[in-house]
Order: sequence, then structure tokens, then C-alpha cells
Amino acid sequence: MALESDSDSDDATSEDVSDPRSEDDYDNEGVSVENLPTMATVEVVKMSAKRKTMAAILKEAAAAAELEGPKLGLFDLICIGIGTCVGTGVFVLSGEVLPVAGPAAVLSWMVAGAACLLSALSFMELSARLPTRGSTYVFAFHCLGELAAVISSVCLTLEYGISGAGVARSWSGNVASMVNSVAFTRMCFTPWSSLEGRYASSFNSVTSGNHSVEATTVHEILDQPHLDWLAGLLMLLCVILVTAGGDCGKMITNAFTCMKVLLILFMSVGCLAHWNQDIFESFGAFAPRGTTGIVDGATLLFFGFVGFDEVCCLASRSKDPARTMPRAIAGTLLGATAISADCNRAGPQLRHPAGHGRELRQRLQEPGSPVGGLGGDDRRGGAAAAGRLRQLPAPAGAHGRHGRGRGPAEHVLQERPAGQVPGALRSAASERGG
Ligand SMILES: NC(=[NH2+])NCCC[C@H](N)C(=O)O
Repeated sequence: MALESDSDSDDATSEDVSDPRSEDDYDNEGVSVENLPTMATVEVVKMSAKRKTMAAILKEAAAAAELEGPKLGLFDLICIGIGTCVGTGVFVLSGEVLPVAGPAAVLSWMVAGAACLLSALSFMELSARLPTRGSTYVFAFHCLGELAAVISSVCLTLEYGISGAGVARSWSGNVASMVNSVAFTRMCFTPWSSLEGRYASSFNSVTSGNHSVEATTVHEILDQPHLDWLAGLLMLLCVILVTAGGDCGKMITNAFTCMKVLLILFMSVGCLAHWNQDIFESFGAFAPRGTTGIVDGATLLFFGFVGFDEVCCLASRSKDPARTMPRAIAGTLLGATAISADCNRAGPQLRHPAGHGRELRQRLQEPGSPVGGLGGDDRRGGAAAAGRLRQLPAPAGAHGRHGRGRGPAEHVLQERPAGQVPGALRSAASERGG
């Protein structure tokens, strides 16, 4: 898409180097369109046959590289990649995956990371050969044709839109929890049930929970399906900023990524400082639902990897792309897997009779804790965000939901004698009321 907009320029130089309509730039061989029934079909066939040549792509990339800002090195690219990829997923899904996979959730992250590696290998190869900012669009345009390029860019835009909505909803829930005012929450979140009409009834029939009860607290409101104006506003602001060409610069991006990684390491060290159960005592304790749980957990965790491919859009800005890009993509994926798995390794080692969600906070607040007083209230943070992420049409929703059916933790509790169920799982089920 970016390449298309360059070509619209009236500037003679840029038209000269980047006009994608120049016939020499495409292969149209072997296509006869004379007998096709409609113009639309003709256009579709033409599009699917039209492929952008590598020479044209490289020419455009060189022109774009000159116009773009300072060059990005390997460290900058990995920071941007990890900053994009690691976020809501690790903070929210780390708790969600425990009832599904148990302490073996650490392996679920690795399985999900290994599955992403399959597409990452293609991204590595393609972005080294075609270092443009068009990413998937340009790769598909060169290899498969313009039609495939348009379809893949529409899919990618949808993916970014939906995952961005997930992140925005998780953010808005945390804002509402922090403000902790029923009036503010009612203003920003309109319960779907209060909207009349067939959309409301069909939506309610596929969402979770008992929503006939009037919500009176912030968390009851957040737990209901709702229109989230705050998340919408955040997304709108981001669209305006990005469209206006906003760029926060590599120093700020790198600093935020480093802070995020440090926060996760802090959580990990905090949990390790209070390690009080042996998750490796038996296979049943480590992986209560066996390989099924690990694979189910991996499907749940894919959200945590969405966005690792965004680094490819920066190929034209990277120093020595043929060398840097494959390393940046591999570094992003390996880094994201290691950070996320580490976060999930630490959590299940804590056990508290009051319930899994409260464990870290209570441990951190205990007298003598090396980081005493720093824990927050889980009902006002991660748990609320988790409930809201579950309302997305994502695999997250496929597992146990509040108030509807039994989640995997409840299945395990029914199927296994009490002594074989690890603490983290037992408490997750009890927190659901199972
Ligand atoms: N295109 C995106 N960057 N979407 C949001 C990415 C979500 C990210 N994987 C997270 O867990 O927070």
C-alpha cells in the first residue's frame, strides 16, 4: 500500500523511480482475457496474473530508504518487535492459561512460539530478499499476484484491527478499574443488554455470563458484554496520530520495551522469591491435562505473538537488511517466547489457599517480603482485563468462561483425585466458583 501512495506523487523523480503502473514492472504472460464474460472478471483475472518484478520492488525500496529517517540497527528492530508483540497477551493470558495447561503453560508458550516460527522463517527469507516497507503486500504481489496481495493485506488489516481492539479493551478496563467509579464506568461502557433490537438479542445469545442481573459495581459492569467507548476513543486517537505521521522515535520505543521487559523480570523474580511448591513433583502436577492441555494452552496464547511480523514493515529502514532482517525477526520471536514463558514459569510456583489470582499480591504484601507493599488488587487489574479479553472472538473465548459451563480447571477437578491436582489449578477453579 505504501508503495502505491508513493506512485501517486506528481514529483517527477519519485514518479520515475516508483510508478507501479509501468508495464515493465509486471509479468502478464499467458493470460488471454478477450473471451471473459464481464469486465469485473477481466479485472480480477488481470489482477491475479499481475506480479510485481523484483527489480521494481528493489528500485522503490531504494527510493523509499532515502526519504525515510535514521537507520535502524538490530537492537532497535528487536526492541520494536518485542514492544509490539509482548504486552496484553503476556499480562492477561498468563493467568488464563493456567487452568488450561497448569504449570506446563511454559511449554504452551514454546509450542505457540514454534508454530509462529514456521511463518517467521518465510518472513525472514522474504524480508531479506525484498527489503521494503510493504511487507506481506509486496511479498504476495511479487510471488502470487496483485489479487493475492490485496487479499492478504485486507486480512492483515483485519488482524491488526481485531488485535488492536483487544489491547484497547484491556487498557480501558484497567483505566475503569483504576478510576473505580461506577458513574465513570457507566459513562464509558454501555451494556449491550440496554440496547434494544435484534442485534442485542443475537449478541447476548453468544456471549457469556448471566446478564439478567443489574450490574451495580465497576466489575459487574465490565464483566457484561458492552460497547466500550473508551477503547474506541483510544483507537481513534491512535489512528489520528499515525495518519498524521506521528513517530515516537527509536529512543522512546526502546525505553518502553526495556521497561516492559524489566517489569516482567520483576514479576518473575518476585514469584521466585516466594517459591513454595514443587511443580515438578510429578507429570500430573506439571501438566494436569497432559499434552492436550499444553496444545490447548498454545492455541490460547497465539494472541501473545500477534504482531511479531510487524518488524518486516521496517525493512527499508534497516541497516544492511539482508543481514539484519532475518536476525531481527528471529530475535523478536525468540525474545518474546523466552520472556512470556518465563512469566508463566514463575507464577504457578506460588500457592495460596485464598485463590490463584490473589497469590502474588498477598505474597508480596507479607511481612518480610523483599518487595513488600507493591502488589495490587487482582480484581481491579489483570482479572478484569482477562474477562474483557475473553469477550473477543478469539481462541481465549473457547475456554472456560465466567458463569457459563465448566472451564478446563473444573474438568480436571472432576476427573482427578484431589491429591493429584496442583494448587494453582485448584485455586483457579475455586475462584471461578467451581
Ligand atoms: N498488531 C498488533 N500489534 N496487535 C496487537 C498485538 C498484541 C500483542 N501480541 C499483545 O499481546 O499485546
